[in-house]
Amino acid sequence: MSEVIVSLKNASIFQGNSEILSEVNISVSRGEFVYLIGKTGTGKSSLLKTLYGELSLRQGEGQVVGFDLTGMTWKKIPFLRRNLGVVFQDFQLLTDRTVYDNLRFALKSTGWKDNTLMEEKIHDVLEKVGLKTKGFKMPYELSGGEQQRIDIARALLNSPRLILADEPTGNLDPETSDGIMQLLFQISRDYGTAIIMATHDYIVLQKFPSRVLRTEHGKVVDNATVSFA
Ligand SMILES: Nc1ncnc2c1ncn2[C@@H]1O[C@H](COP(=O)(O)OP(=O)(O)OP(=O)(O)O)[C@@H](O)[C@H]1O
Repeated sequence: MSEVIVSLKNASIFQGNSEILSEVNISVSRGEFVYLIGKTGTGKSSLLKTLYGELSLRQGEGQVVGFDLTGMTWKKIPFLRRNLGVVFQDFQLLTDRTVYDNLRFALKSTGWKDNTLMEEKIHDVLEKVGLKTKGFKMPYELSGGEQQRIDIARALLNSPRLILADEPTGNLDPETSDGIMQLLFQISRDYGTAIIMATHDYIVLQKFPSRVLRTEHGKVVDNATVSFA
């Protein structure tokens, strides 16, 4: 049986005191690529935030990369985050330092200390995203697609078993989006990384078909049929 990377059982997703999603039952295995779709405000980001510990799981059961979400304390969240990568629509790179220093900062803040190992790791992830010569650049010297690749490189630093991506192609033109999707599928295929990607981009779904979860009417529908109407 394949290794389960994410499992939610009868989970409810809350924002403050509002229940956004209820009776959520999902399971995502190693190397799976799963889209999370649904109308705006239906809870895609809230679901992802629950999986990376930004929102606490107050009802139901949840396991993510071997961590129990139920009763997860603030102290344990950094350990959870070291085992998964998060990619955002707006890249969230630190604008006052180079690509290399962005990646080094992320390594240091997750406990890395050895300079040689950090250097090797940075070269490794930059190579994986096809930007091995861009380490000395400032973020503003890169295109949107390149900045997104750096954000993905940062997500790869701790060799995560799971990447959570919230609209990673939201700010990109169609051609650049294709490159990012190819990269994400390649990561999932080559390293067995499970990827859950929230998106509104139906063209991407059409071009790169995969399993779909849909948020609607306060529930998550698994294997939802994609409508291109
Ligand atoms: N920080 C917050 N505090 C309170 N309510 C919030 C917060 N963030 C989101 N919400 C509410 O939670 C609900 C779900 O929002 P969420 O951002 O998860 O939806 P979404 O499907 O990701 O939307 P979009 O596609 O627009 O990104 C919405 O009703 C939203 O108003």
